[in-house]
Amino acid sequence: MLFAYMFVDVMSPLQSLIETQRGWSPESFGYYAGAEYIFNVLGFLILAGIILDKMGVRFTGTLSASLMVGGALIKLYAVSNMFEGTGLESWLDSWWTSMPGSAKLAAFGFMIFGCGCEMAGITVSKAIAKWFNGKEMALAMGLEMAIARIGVFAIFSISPRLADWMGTPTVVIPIAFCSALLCIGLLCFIAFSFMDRAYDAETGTSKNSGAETAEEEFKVSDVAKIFSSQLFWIVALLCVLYYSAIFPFQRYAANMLQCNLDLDATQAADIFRWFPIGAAILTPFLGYFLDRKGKGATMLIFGAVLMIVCHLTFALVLPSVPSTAIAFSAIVVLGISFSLVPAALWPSVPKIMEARYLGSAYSLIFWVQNVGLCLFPILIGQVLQASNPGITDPLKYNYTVPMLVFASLGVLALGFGIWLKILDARNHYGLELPNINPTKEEGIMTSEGMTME
Ligand SMILES: C[C@H](NC(=O)[C@@H](N)CCCCN)C(=O)O
Repeated sequence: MLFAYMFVDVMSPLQSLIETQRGWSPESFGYYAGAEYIFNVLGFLILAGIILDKMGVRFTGTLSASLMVGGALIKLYAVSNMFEGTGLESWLDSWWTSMPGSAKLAAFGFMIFGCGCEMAGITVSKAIAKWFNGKEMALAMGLEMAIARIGVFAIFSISPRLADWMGTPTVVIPIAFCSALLCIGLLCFIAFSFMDRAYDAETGTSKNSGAETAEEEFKVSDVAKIFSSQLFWIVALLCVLYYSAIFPFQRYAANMLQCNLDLDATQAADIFRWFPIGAAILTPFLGYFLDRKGKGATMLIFGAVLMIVCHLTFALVLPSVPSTAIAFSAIVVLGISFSLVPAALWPSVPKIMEARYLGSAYSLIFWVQNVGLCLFPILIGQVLQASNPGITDPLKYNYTVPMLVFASLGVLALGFGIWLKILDARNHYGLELPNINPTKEEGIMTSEGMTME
């Protein structure tokens, strides 16, 4: 997941460079960024859940890592000089002419990569659930997310520097570097598969390399049941609204800082990289806190409030007071928000969804979330373009309107967080309770939705 998250954001600090070098407009960049989720939204993620339940962690993990490598190589080819002047480029340039051929092919590669990345996300969750069954699940999930966030921190630091490495700036070197890392990631997963097989032999798990039991298997009838649950929709909508104001923002953040503070790509990325590193440091501690003290619903509300404050600062304060200190503080606070919500959200799902269809519930929440992650970068690209008529210099955009859109998503997410807390107080789902029973240290609410005695 470390290398996957690095690849996701390898282009984020290079928006202005790809615009200058390959003629990608903000709108094209938005379409490219949203492409990661298109196949997932069209149903691949639901299929991925079925494959995971039927074929197990080892097969699905290897397949997902291979998809990521394949998609990365297509994207690498699309931005490389080898693609320039080919028949494929001429053909791709000949239709939907506002989107360059290189952006179309890169977006296609990113679609394939996105299938692998999200499939890997649910596979890793299931693998953690299996390996940490009856142990500190929220802490383990927090650590996994922290490692992924370190990847984002690393790539925001490395990408602009790699781009400048050869003297003439190019996006090819950072993408080639991350593609090589994904190949190493595939080898790591293959190595994990051997460990997982040995673990099964040791623990006597028979089938599909997982703790899959008949009652955990994906059933089509469960989809209807999950979709008709009010709680599912509250959690899924909170998730999609919150994450749509985080991951799509991540794509534009470096350029937003460049435009407001008159920085180069490296300086902007150097400020922004503290957002994921703050989240990486705090998330495991919050997972530990949640395991022992609870307060999950309160953490969701508090996280949404912090996000609104930060996005409003970027929208309204930074353009009139272009201060690096203000930008840096808002970035750090956003990192705190991005620890609170994921640390509380994912371990809360087992408390409100039946254990029988928990795996499907996770995959369907990811699916709803992916709709937002797919549409919002496109919408933000369009809003940025529409709110900056006649601006051709990628360092002169005014980001007020796009940042207000992100802040509004936070307000809606806050509404769902409050609603969830009210329902929890009324119906006692246990969202505010610790996962570990204080009288029995070993009694942990697992992501399989059961309390292990
Ligand atoms: C665990 C969670 N991951 C997700 O929500 C993914 N569905 C989206 C990942 C986006 C990068 N491709 C998280 O990272 O908090």
